[in-house]
Amino acid sequence: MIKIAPSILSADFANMGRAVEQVEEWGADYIHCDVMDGRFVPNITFGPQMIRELRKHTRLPLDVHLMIVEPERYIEEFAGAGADIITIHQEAAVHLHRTLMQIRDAGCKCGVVLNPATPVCMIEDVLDDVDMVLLMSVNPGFGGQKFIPRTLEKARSLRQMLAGRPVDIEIDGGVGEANAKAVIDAGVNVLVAGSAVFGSPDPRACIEALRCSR
Ligand SMILES: O=C(CO)[C@@H](O)[C@H](O)COP(=O)(O)O
Ligand SMILES: [Fe+2]
Repeated sequence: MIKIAPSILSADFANMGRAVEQVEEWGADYIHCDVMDGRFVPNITFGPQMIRELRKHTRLPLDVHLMIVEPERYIEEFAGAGADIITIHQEAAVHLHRTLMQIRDAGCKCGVVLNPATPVCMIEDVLDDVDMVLLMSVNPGFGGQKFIPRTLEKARSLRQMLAGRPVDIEIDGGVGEANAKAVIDAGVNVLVAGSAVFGSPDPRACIEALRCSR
């Protein structure tokens, strides 16, 4: 099953409640929420309060991508605010396994994220302990960047490393109708798309096209 997770980084920040209602109406599977702290990445977005408010506007799973330093300090707050999936960067988590378990203990699905320059071998020892691996196909911090093709090889290697484990591979950055087939063929099953969906004249058709790109 291919899942589509529109990133609200490309939505109207002054109308976020309406934005997530629309994403649900358009037939998406998850709402991808990009949390940035101005330290791990050179941009600042929003925190747990936004997740709490969005929770009131949608029943779709909230897929919370934490681009923050010391993510262990905020896990319970995001879980309590209504996050369903919390992903943390390998590069930001000093005690990666502990923080993944902290996410599960807080009642959420857990995932680990890799920057474009981080090889998949860095997470070999936590593959039994995650629900999802998120491969960044751009350097994190901003929407609307160009897809880094090397990510496709990373996805193929990761799918092999997973050896049948029921772990989702999500990809994030520069994904659109032009590369969705290649991404899915490489073993990815959750596609994040921000500018492609929100910039489309027909977001519903865009989501369906992404899902059926196989
Ligand atoms: O995490 C990030 C950026 O750091 C993403 O989730 C972007 O929001 C994706 O945007 P597009 O590349 O699809 O426009
Ligand atoms: Fe993201």
